[in-house]
Amino acid sequence: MTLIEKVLHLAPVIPVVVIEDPAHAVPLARALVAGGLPVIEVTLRTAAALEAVRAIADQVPDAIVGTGTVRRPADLDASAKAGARFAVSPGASPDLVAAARGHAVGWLPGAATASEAMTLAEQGFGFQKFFPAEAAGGTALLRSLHGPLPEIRFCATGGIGLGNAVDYLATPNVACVGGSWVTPAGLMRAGDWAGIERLAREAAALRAG
Ligand SMILES: O=C(O)C(=O)C[C@H](O)[C@H](O)COP(=O)(O)O
Repeated sequence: MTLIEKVLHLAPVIPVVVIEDPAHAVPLARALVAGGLPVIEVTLRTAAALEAVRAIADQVPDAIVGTGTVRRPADLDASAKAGARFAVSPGASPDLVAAARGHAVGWLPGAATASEAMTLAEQGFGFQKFFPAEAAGGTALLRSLHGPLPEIRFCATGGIGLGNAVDYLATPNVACVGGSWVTPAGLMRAGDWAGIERLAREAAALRAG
């Protein structure tokens, strides 16, 4: 089993987090792990992101931390250097595909169409992020892809929340879903880690439901 395959099956939900204050990283990761969501994607959208990844990798051993919004090969290198185990992209590009082969971090490329999914699978990336899930066609599109491309597995992300996550998780080619709903900006700013732990627990229980 590849690292990406393992990561995608550890929990039903991968929280996609935006960290503005590096001091938030460790308490946030502890809350997510305590709530049952050990896989955490820190988006490279803020100046604090890589420092946050480093802090989580060093101080929260039960978390499996990765980066998100990975757009260029240098992001993969920076992710590995910060201690990320995996890296997630909204799409894919020839440069990223070349750089990701044999890279220290596992790469989860994004796809939203049959052609994108087939091209990535041909290049050896059979686990993909289906993004932007709701805007691209949601579970109906995923079910349509499952017919001709049954071996490709997705982490669906984009527009998913507590209300529709179960529908995605019940779709045969969905390994897990990702989303920002578990770590809302308001709770992050307030440092409400207990509130985030509650949201994580609710999300972690989804597969059963
Ligand atoms: O940053 C990336 O790498 C992305 O591709 C986008 C994120 O995964 C989505 O922005 C999360 O989607 P929401 O849960 O709808 O907020």
